[in-house]
Amino acid sequence: MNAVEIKAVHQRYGRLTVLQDLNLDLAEGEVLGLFGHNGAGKTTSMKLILGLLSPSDGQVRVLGGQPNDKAVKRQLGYLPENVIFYPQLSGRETLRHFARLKGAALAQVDELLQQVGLSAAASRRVKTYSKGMRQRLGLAQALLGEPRLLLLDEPTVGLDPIATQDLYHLTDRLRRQGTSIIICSHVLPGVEAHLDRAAILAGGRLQAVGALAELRDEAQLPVHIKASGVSERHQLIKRWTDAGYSARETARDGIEVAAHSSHKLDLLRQLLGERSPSDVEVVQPSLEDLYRYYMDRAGSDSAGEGRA
Ligand SMILES: Nc1ncnc2c1ncn2[C@@H]1O[C@H](COP(=O)(O)OP(=O)(O)OP(=O)(O)O)[C@@H](O)[C@H]1O
Repeated sequence: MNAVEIKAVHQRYGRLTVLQDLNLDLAEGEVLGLFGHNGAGKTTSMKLILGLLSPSDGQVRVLGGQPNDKAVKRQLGYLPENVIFYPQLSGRETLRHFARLKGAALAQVDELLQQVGLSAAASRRVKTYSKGMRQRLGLAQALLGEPRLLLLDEPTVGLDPIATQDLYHLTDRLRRQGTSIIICSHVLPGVEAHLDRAAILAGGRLQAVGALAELRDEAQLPVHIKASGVSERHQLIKRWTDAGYSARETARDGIEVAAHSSHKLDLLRQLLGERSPSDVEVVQPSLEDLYRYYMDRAGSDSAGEGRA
C-alpha cells in the first residue's frame, strides 16, 4: 500500500485552477521532495493530503483511507510553513497542549524536545524563542504521535547549518524506521542527498518526478569535469574545443570541460592518461540545475500553449 495516492486531481479556487491533473504516489518509507515556484501548488497539494481541502476533481488516498478520516489524521504529522504558537506558553507546555489535541502520549514531550535540541529551553516562554527555535518546536510538534506520514513545509527556514543537518539526519532515521516523508522547500542545496525522489511543480502541473539519477537521464544536462595542475592545458583545451566540447581555463593550471555523461569516461581517460593533473572533480548536475531546467521547459511550454 502506498502512503499517498493522488490520482487525476484538479484543484480550483473559484475560477482559478491551481492544480491540473496531478498524479503522484508516495511509497511507505519513501522521502519525496516537492519543489516549485511561489504559487506552484505545493501547499495546496499538502492540504489535500492532510484532508484540509477536498479535490475539485480526482482522488486522494492517504495510508489506505480518506485524508479526512480521523484514524488517518492521527497518523499524520505536519510542519506548516508558518508555525504559530501561543507566545505565553513554554516550549514544554506547547508540546503538551498539542499532544493532548492529537491524543499522543505526554511521555513523548521531553524526548522530542531533546531530539530537536530544545531541552535547555523547555521551560522558557515561546515568545522568547528565536525563529530557529520556534521552527524546531514546530518540528517536535509534527513528530508527536510517531506519525507514519510526515509533511514538512519549508522545514529548514530559520535553521542554522548544523540544525539543518540535524533535521536531515532525523528524516534519514525516520525513513529507515519506515516513515513516509514529503519535504517542500525552496532551499535546494543540502536536501538532495536525503531524498528518494523529487517532484517538480510549475503552474499547477507536475513537470517531473523521479530519482535524481532518472531526472538527470531525462534532462541530459552536461557533467562538468574540473581538474587542477594540468600540464600544457592549452593544447588539451584546443583539442576538446575542436571536438565540440565547451572547455575553458580556470585558476591555477586548472581546466573545466562540460560534456554529455556518456563522454565522461573518455575525457577522464585523456585527462588522467596524458596530463597527470593534481586533482580531478566530476560534478553532476545538481538538484538546482535540474530545477532550473524543468522550470525553463515549463516556461517555454506555456509560452508555446499561449501562442497556439
Ligand atoms: N484559499 C485560497 N483562495 C484562492 N486562491 C488560493 C488560496 N490558496 C492558494 N491559492 C492560490 O493557489 C495557488 C497555489 O498556491 P499554493 O499556496 O499551493 O502555492 P505554493 O507552491 O505552496 O507557493 P509558495 O511557495 O509561495 O508557498 C496560488 O496561485 C495561490 O494564490
